[in-house]
Amino acid sequence: MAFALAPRPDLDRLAEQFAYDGFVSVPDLLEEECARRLHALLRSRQDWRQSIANGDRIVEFDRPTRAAMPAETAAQLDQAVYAGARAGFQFRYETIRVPDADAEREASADPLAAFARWWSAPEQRAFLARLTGISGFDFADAQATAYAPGDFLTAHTDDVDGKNRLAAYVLNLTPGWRLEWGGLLVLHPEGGGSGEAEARALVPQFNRLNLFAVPRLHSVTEVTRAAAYRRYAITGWLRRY
Ligand SMILES: O=C(O)CCC(=O)C(=O)O
Ligand SMILES: [Fe+2]
Repeated sequence: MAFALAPRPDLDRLAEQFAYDGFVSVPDLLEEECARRLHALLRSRQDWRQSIANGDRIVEFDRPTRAAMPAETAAQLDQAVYAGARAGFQFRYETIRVPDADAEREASADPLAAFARWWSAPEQRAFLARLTGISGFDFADAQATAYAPGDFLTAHTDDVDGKNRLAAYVLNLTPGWRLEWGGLLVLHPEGGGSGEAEARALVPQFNRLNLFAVPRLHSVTEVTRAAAYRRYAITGWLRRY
């Protein structure tokens, strides 16, 4: 699969916004055909793993495991997921991971690994550096994510010891997303608590890149039962080795 950025006459304005706000939302990131092929790829994949926080750890279920799960067990798991979200940190979504090391990406037959290589290549790094004013990163890590109805991610800052994350990116890949379907990337107010009255919500529009400096408190709101499709994205961080 070949990848290409769409022309970017608005680059200066977008860079100004990032400099001012610490985040920017970039419409039509890739050439249309390229974004469509990535979307088709994500829809066709069967190797998604549902990922759920369990205290300090993560539990994961592949699709066959979930399909074989007795209804009562699945209902208990749902209860535990929402109980965890009531006051603490919790998430549930599906993921396909991509290796960090370039040699492993190159050896992989997965087009997502090819995307991560392309996204981390010098031309794209130069584009991201211009957009963000952040130039000290060495590569972009990557995973595909899929949020189905009921999936969400509660507030967190993306700042994890040892990961050297400078900025977070989310390339949204579901065509025709309605704001009412949820799955909004919410940037929480600085200083943070739930007592704040205003927040910034970014709609996961097709082929739109959301990018923000780490650390920043943010969350993904629950995808509602009205959503006609999963909320697909490729997401990760611009990192130093
Ligand atoms: O999917 C998004 O919009 C954000 C995801 C996110 O915050 C994360 O995976 O850490
Ligand atoms: Fe995050």
